[in-house]
Amino acid sequence: MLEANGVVSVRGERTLFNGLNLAVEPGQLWQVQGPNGAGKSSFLRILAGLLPAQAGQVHFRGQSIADVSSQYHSELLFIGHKAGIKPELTAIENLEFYAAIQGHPLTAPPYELLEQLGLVGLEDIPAQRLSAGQQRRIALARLWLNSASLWILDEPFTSLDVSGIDLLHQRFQQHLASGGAVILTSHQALNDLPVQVHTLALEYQFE
Ligand SMILES: Nc1ncnc2c1ncn2[C@@H]1O[C@H](COP(=O)(O)OP(=O)(O)OP(=O)(O)O)[C@@H](O)[C@H]1O
Repeated sequence: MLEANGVVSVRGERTLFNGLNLAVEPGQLWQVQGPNGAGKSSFLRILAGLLPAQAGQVHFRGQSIADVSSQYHSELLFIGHKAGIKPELTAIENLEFYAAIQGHPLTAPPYELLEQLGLVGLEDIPAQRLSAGQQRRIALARLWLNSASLWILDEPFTSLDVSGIDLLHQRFQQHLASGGAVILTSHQALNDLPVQVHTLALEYQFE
């Protein structure tokens, strides 16, 4: 589904990685690991076409992501490590916003999803007044409002409690079972995930 070959990234004076390869098949979950500053977020952004690489290629279904940019972005869901929510909007308004920008406006308030996300009773409060974990739950609602086949998620578990982590695990399992793929970073071990976790380890390069 997604293939990266010989990817090189230089940021500032430092070469973060020099020739990274990755091949992601449908139904697979990949965890990009490594210490702070190793370049995990940079690599995810390169895979998502949001950051240029200094060398190397990224192909989606056999075609360069630069050549099929609009098809790629319709099949890709990227959620960065910042929550990516609109702070002045309520949970419902954020969900309506996500659905609308994906071209599938909601026809009724998404109460069922809010309940699943544990946000019932909080739906009318501006997101900026919710806790970090509640804000993360709003951001992750996109995983239910989207039909993208490839999910690239930077630290999706940050701030989530045990039930939030469990909810995310279940969602990953459904997505993979339907032929989707997930690439994520996480500083936590993913031992409890009920699917096989493939890993790509980055090391901190000093030069
Ligand atoms: N916008 C930027 N301009 C220049 N350098 C940057 C920029 N963003 C990040 N870097 C540098 O790139 C390096 C890798 O950062 P990156 O965020 O990819 O690492 P990471 O492995 O995701 O780290 P963490 O685990 O702390 O989130 C860091 O040394 C950082 O200073």
